[in-house]
Amino acid sequence: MVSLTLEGVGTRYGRKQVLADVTTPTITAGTMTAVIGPNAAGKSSLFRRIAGMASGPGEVHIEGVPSGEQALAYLPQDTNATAVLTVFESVVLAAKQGRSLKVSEEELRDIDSLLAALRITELASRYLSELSGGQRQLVGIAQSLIRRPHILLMDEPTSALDLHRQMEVLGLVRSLADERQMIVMIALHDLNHALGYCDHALVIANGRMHRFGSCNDTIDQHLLREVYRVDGHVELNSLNRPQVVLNAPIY
Ligand SMILES: Nc1ncnc2c1ncn2[C@@H]1O[C@H](COP(=O)(O)OP(=O)(O)OP(=O)(O)O)[C@@H](O)[C@H]1O
Repeated sequence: MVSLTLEGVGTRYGRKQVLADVTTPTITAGTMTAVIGPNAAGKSSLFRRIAGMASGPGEVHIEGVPSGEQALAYLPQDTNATAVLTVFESVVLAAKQGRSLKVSEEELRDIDSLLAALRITELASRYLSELSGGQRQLVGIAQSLIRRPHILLMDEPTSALDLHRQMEVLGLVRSLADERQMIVMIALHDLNHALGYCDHALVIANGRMHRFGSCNDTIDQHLLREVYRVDGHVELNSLNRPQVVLNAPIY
């Protein structure tokens, strides 16, 4: 089983340290962890550090990945697609990732079914440069999922999507996490998405880890007040699911 453990992890840009002291229990296969916290707290910096794209103190322990398989994929917040490629070509390239460019029938079928699951089949032959922001975000999600990583880092993957698409994509990622036993770490601003789809919450505030725990234990009125500076609470809605209700910002 694949696992991910962070031990005193921080991120540095040049000599400037923007994140410190992120320590988690062992995060196990098939779980989704919401990485939450205010703007500029350090969520993307944590992802960049885990993905090996930034340096910093501490240790990122990844265990149990069979050799030859993709350990990790990182879907950044801004996927500025400027390459002269169609949607389908860009997903093929993501799937191959520098390996032989021979594409098997099975790989083509995988790509077709992923595009269908994301409901972007009709975009397959369109150029990336012709897509809307939300459509580009869906293609980025396809590119990260087609690699079948054991650990997927998704930085605000639904920020450009409409409500229907947000639910559809988060539901798909949740079911793939379960089916493929993939570890998903997902930065989210909508705490109801964290409560609805994730197991754990890793709270980052002011460049440090504030808390790690189950979403239900972690997302409460104290978090809203102390970390987000908003007055609000969590209640069970008419569907018997926990839901954040916001009242007003605190100054
Ligand atoms: N390349 C960089 N060089 C220097 N500082 C950076 C760099 N990237 C980010 N920072 C700084 O690091 C801090 C954390 O930024 P980060 O992008 O990790 O925050 P975030 O929690 O993802 O924010 P948001 O919710 O707004 O996306 C910020 O103060 C930011 O200005």
